[in-house]
Amino acid sequence: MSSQYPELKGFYHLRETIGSGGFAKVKLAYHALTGEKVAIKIMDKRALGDDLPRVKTEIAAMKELCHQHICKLYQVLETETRFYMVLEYCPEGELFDYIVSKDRLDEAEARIFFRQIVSAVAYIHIKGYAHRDLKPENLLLDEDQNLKLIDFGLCAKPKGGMENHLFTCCGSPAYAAPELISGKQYLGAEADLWSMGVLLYALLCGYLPFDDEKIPSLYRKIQSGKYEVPDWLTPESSILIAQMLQVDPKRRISIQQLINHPWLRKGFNIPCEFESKYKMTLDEDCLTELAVHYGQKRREMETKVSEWNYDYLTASYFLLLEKKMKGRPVRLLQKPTATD
Ligand SMILES: O=C(Nc1ccc2c(c1)CCNCC2)c1ccc(-c2cn[nH]c2)cc1OCc1ccccc1
Repeated sequence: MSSQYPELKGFYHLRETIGSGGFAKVKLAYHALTGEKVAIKIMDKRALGDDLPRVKTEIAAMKELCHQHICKLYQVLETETRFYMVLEYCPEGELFDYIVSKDRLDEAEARIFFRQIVSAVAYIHIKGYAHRDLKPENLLLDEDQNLKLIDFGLCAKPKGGMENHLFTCCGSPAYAAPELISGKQYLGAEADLWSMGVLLYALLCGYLPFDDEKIPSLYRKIQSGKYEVPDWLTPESSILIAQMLQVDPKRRISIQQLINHPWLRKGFNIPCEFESKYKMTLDEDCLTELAVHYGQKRREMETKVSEWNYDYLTASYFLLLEKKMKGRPVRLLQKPTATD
């Protein structure tokens, strides 16, 4: 099998394919040095065609985004025919399938998920990004049922910050803001807030607020801003959804107001914390373990890791840190593992 992917041999032990979409195949793998599970997204450059810039956008964005509710990029490998992205393992699949399996979520469970979504979106907005394709299919669940935001292929980092307007109409129609589909100039952050309103509605109702198989009538429904409010929605939930599904982006709730919103604080009494749990300083134990393994001085290892080349060393550092955060021993496997 690994003869098909020679660049991975000795570094990752490939296992089954866990998903294959349009231009990407996702395979389960083990990182050889730590034994940690990862997902490897394999893209054929020829098949990508004019989607190639999308992959470059995604890689550039994910290198800058390091957050507990954003799927972590560990390593990027590029050959003349392929891109490989080594990504955080999310074995519980898509939030979309989870909602479908439960029909719809009760307010308490929806609140837990929505706080994680707000945390991730607030973080990327502060970093100057707009996701622009927020939907349940782009939210994966890890082994602890925590949400991980994926697919930054359509994200924007407007020059000179988030105040600058965007033009490209993109993302999934049912989640797209009125100003985005009207071809007008729009602010990415404001369009993301609308999509989050559609997302919250989908969590609590199990179906979409605006839906139609014909795009033009779907667009008319979105631009009308009128949607059905089922009787199981509490007044508080309906109020929050209404504040997000404001057709006029200037009247729409902002991410700052959302973080402190009473609906989100209910039962938590603390605002959504959106800071990344990842420290900016390097972890001593991980650096020492790597230095010993590679027979380098700790200072040299610290300098090397700090280059963040998103090579095998970057992956090994992050996955060692992952082990530490999960309370597993901060140890690298010395000899090739039995799973070879
Ligand atoms: O780890 C990922 N997926 C994943 C891993 C293990 C398992 C499953 C799923 C569910 C199917 N049963 C086997 C267990 C996984 C991680 C990151 C990304 C990813 C990050 N940016 N882009 C893609 C995609 C991933 O998957 C795609 C997928 C496959 C089947 C359904 C749902 C999702």
